[in-house]
Amino acid sequence: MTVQKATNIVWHGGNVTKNDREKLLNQKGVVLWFTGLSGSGKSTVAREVERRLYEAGHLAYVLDGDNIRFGLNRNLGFSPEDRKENIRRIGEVAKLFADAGVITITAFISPYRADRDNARALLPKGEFFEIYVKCSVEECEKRDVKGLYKKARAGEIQEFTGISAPYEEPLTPELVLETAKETLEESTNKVINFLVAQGVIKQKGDIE
Ligand SMILES: Nc1ncnc2c1ncn2[C@@H]1O[C@H](COP(=O)(O)OS(=O)(=O)O)[C@@H](OP(=O)(O)O)[C@H]1O
Ligand SMILES: Nc1ncnc2c1ncn2[C@@H]1O[C@H](COP(=O)(O)OP(=O)(O)O)[C@@H](O)[C@H]1O
Repeated sequence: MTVQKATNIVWHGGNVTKNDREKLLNQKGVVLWFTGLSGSGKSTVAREVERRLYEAGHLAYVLDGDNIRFGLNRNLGFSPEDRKENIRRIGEVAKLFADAGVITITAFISPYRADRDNARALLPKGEFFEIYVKCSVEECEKRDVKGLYKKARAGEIQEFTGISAPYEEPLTPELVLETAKETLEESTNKVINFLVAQGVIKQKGDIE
């Protein structure tokens, strides 16, 4: 892929600041970067966190394969280069959503540490939180939500994460969800409590 550098382009800030939008929404615009194997529970927990926040009057939005790999990134596959570009674009989109004041939840395998670190580097400290959705390959394969592990074992899918492609575990994630040990409710509560502790949202009592 040829990468063209932007020249003679000037970044425009608006008249309304991120801080203004955050006041309007009564929350901080941040990125919750979920990472984990296929079937680990990224989408399930992300959707539940989004729902719980919505019920409490907060604006959250989940970025995942449904709205990214079918649209913006429809030209990308699963080679290391394509995954890198996938994550790079998602990092940039997430940054814009956070700037809009939204609690932005990304739910992608994002198997490479360097790619996740690059996404983190796009945001100021305290606005990007890596959440490791931890679940063994064995358990994910047992769940086999989409039947992809079976296909990967049969050699029908190449470069499948955890089977024939690497997954680099986060070294210092802000939060770890152990979805084989916790219920969905427990994992969701951990995220909500974390958001309160970080000052992203205010009262825990609002989020039951
Ligand atoms: N080769 C291979 N490896 C891993 N996953 C595969 C592959 N081919 C298709 N799929 C399906 O694509 C989903 C992963 O897409 P991501 O964009 O999250 O992947 S990545 O972050 O770029 O690695 C993943 O969805 P999730 O199960 O939601 O994680 C799979 O359903
Ligand atoms: N504690 C848990 N948290 C999230 N998902 C869980 C949990 N326990 C079991 N599951 C199940 O695991 C599967 C996870 O699938 P999914 O959310 O699509 O994973 P991913 O988005 O990481 O590919 C779902 O079928 C979900 O019901």
